[in-house]
Amino acid sequence: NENGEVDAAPESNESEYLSPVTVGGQSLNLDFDTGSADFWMFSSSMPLSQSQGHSTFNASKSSTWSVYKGASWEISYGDGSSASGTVGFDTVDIGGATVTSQAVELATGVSGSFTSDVNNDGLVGLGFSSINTIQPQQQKTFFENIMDDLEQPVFTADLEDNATGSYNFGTIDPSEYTGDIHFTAVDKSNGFWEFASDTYTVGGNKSQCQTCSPAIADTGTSLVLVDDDVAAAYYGQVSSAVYDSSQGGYTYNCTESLPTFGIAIGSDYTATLQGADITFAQIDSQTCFGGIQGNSGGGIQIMGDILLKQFFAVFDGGNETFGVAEK
Ligand SMILES: Cc1cc(CN)n(C)n1
Repeated sequence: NENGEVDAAPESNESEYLSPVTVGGQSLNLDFDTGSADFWMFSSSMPLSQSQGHSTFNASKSSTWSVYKGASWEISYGDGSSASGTVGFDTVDIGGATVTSQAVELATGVSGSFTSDVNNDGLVGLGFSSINTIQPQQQKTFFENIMDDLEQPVFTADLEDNATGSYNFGTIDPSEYTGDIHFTAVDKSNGFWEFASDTYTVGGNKSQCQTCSPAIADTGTSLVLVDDDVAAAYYGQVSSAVYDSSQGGYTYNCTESLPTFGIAIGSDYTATLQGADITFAQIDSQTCFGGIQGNSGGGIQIMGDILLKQFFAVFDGGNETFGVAEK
């Protein structure tokens, strides 16, 4: 089998997790993103003004590289960042799991936030290829390419709080979690690991949703973005909380103890966050920015790293399910 395991190292501000990937013999640190389906890297054919400080992939130095003639890609993400470029195929090795002809996208241009995030050399999309942006023909993700060669058609994410976690392809390591894994069915029709989430709790009190947007498990998003009525209900229980449009979200006094927040993972399990695990950033001597924010009516609820790092997450491509376990 082709199983593989790599570290997932948190960026300084825990805004993302980076993992080492070898492409055509060249190693880069990439952000594994279950919320998109493009595998792209900073490349030597970018203006230096955009790639300064990054590791870049140099296709001319890879003996296994082949160009996908005439192909291109262009992607924009929920945070307003974007990238675009050209396409080829190469051997990709993630912790020993190897795909010999993975569609690899080379950036010729990226938006400012990618340039300034010097630790991030690109993304490994682990969503479904129906949202891959390569033209004229969409290409499969690394996981879709390797799934049938794995011991089990799964990958797991053990993201940690202020510590290095891991991604594992092909096995569910019992040492990485406790108790049961609570699975729910995934609807992949929008290209995401998407599932129903119709109830939530604040301070242990359960409420039925009003908007009830489906949720996605998104390792590439830092925050938990819930329907606006849910965010308002949560921060309504935080006495110093205000919606600060200059910060783009709810802020509160860092000394305030926050209530727990729970979100349904399908119909049988509520993933509960402790109040102490909900703050995303301190923005001045007294003010904190919440890790739970509204989705501005976006129509999906995004379960990002603030939640995922408190659990062991299983992405099952065989059963098309998503599961979480405590750890
Ligand atoms: C670069 C990037 C990836 C994601 C999540 N899919 N976001 C919000 N930004």
